[in-house]
Amino acid sequence: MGTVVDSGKKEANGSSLSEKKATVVFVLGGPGSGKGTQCTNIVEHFGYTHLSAGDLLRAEKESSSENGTMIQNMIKEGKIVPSVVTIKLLQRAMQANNNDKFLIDGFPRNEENRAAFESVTGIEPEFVLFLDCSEEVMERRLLGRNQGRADDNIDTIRKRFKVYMESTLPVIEYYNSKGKVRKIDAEKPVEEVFEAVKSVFTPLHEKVHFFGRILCSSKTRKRLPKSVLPDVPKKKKKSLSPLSATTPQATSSSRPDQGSTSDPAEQPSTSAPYLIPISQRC
Ligand SMILES: Nc1ncnc2c1ncn2[C@@H]1O[C@H](COP(=O)(O)OP(=O)(O)O)[C@@H](O)[C@H]1O
Ligand SMILES: Nc1ccn([C@H]2C[C@H](O)[C@@H](COP(=O)(O)OP(=O)(O)O)O2)c(=O)n1
Repeated sequence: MGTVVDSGKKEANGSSLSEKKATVVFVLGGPGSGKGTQCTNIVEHFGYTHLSAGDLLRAEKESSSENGTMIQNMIKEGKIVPSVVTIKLLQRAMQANNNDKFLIDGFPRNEENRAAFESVTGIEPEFVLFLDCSEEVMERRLLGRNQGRADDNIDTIRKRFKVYMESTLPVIEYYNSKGKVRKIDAEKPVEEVFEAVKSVFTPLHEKVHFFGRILCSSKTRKRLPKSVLPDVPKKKKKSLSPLSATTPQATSSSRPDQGSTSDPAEQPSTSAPYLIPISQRC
């Protein structure tokens, strides 16, 4: 787990990504919106492996005689490196890692990235975490980032903003039209942004003890044998789906353990469809 840069250089272990059945979340937003910062928090909290396309490209620039100069020039001009290079790095990093949950940060950056990744790996993202932030705030953050990056100067920053508006926003729009975008207000302080991020990820991963039972997410529920699941009216199932809501608020308020004053232990099983007895733990 953790940020994978070096593992991108390791030999692939031979298993294809579709065989690995990887869960992928794309993390998008403008330069300086806080993608890397939030990914670090998500890794700690939810056990994902963080793959930053920018970090992988910067590492490749240092080590590759074949593509080094090209990558360096593209990054300095704020342009997007051809997919064939970036996807190879991402694929290698995923194959060399034992985890099956990946946060892919700063990718896909344009339509070419998106279509090529899908056709090469056969993977569609679980959802897209979109960190929404104004240029004014992003510019201020980038100029104060202080990581010695060649592209964090005002000329390149302006070029990166233009590329983001022209090439990356349409990709976010594409996923939005498929109901896959989880938009977060990224202008707030880091901790507040992460609270909103958590409420997007939690329903996908939660397994919470609740009145002597385990509260499972709808994803976990799908993997359970039918015999351990109580009958659930269709209407209830839908309202609890972690991916049905487009805002974190809507997701969390639909949870059965919040906002209810009645004792759930008193309720019939059909009113708490995701409560699985501990003896049948998932
Ligand atoms: N919510 C936030 N509020 C204030 N500063 C932030 C916030 N999120 C990130 N930063 C800072 O802004 C800069 C850019 O963040 P980073 O995570 O590197 O962005 P990105 O990966 O999107 O380019 C860093 O110096 C980081 O510490
Ligand atoms: N999918 C990608 C991601 C990044 N790049 C290049 C071009 C970007 O301007 C730089 C830096 O990207 P990175 O995601 O690290 O940083 P910012 O979001 O711009 O702050 O890397 C790319 O060519 N293709």
